Amino acid sequence: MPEGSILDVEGLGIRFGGLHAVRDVTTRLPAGRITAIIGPNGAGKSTFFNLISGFYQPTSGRIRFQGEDITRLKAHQVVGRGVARTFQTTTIYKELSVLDNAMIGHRVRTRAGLWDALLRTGRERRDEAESRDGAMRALERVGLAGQAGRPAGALTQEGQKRVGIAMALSSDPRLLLLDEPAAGMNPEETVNLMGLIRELVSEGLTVALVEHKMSLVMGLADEIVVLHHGQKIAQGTPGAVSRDPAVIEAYLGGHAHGGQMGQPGAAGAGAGEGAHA
Ligand SMILES: Nc1ncnc2c1ncn2[C@@H]1O[C@H](COP(=O)(O)OP(=O)(O)OP(=O)(O)O)[C@@H](O)[C@H]1O
Repeated sequence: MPEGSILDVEGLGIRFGGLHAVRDVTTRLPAGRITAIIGPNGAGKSTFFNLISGFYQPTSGRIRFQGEDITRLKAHQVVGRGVARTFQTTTIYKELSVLDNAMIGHRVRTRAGLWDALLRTGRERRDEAESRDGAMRALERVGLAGQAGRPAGALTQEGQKRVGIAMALSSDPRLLLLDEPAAGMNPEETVNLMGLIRELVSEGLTVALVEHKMSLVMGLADEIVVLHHGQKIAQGTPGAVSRDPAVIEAYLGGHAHGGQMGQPGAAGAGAGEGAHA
């Protein structure tokens, strides 16, 4: 394993029938850093996350997390090793309390299944105290401990995003995968979210995120991996990647969301980048 990396991916690929959604991707995520996975629509970003988190089984390649081969592990086993994720669409239970959401996050991601969690089976009850502790710690980390008793649906859009992040954090991961965390957020909320992500990383977490909002990517990422047609076409600092001719070509040719690479440091300034909640 190269020094300083938490996740090492080698020749990773998956086919859906004739479509090679991810193809021969070799990359590493530096520990304690923020890596953004970007690329035009359909580039394979979500599929890449699904492979890393065990939701999909690759048809080729290898994934190592902290030196251990996790290629063939199932999603809940990957969570157990210390990799958690959020989803593109917020999957919180609006009628339940913020704490209940975080607790469900803990149980669904570790031992009991969704039905155990919702129906409160015996096994689920035994796990309750442990889940409550894990959930409260996660809520503290995202700044929601004071709102634990409120229905999640009563929170702002930003608050609800934080609940989603707390659900992932409740399993106490080393690597957090965020799938479009800023989707649907206004510029102010986006800046707040960036602050939260920075804070989590300063506490020792490693973050990888898929995001279309270039202001967030350029203002936050230490490193960027660019996918195009399932293949990695570039990896480097935001500055280097935004000057890379292959990347510019992929974005201009592909006409992805927003179309072009932003400027480093333009955090939260992106006009037209989801300025509606
Ligand atoms: N389960 C699946 N079965 C068949 N095809 C799939 C499946 N999942 C993804 N694909 C296809 O794989 C390709 C990559 O999709 P993916 O969602 O990973 O792209 P993406 O970069 O995340 O796109 P976007 O930015 O639009 O979210 C697409 O052509 C998609 O239709």
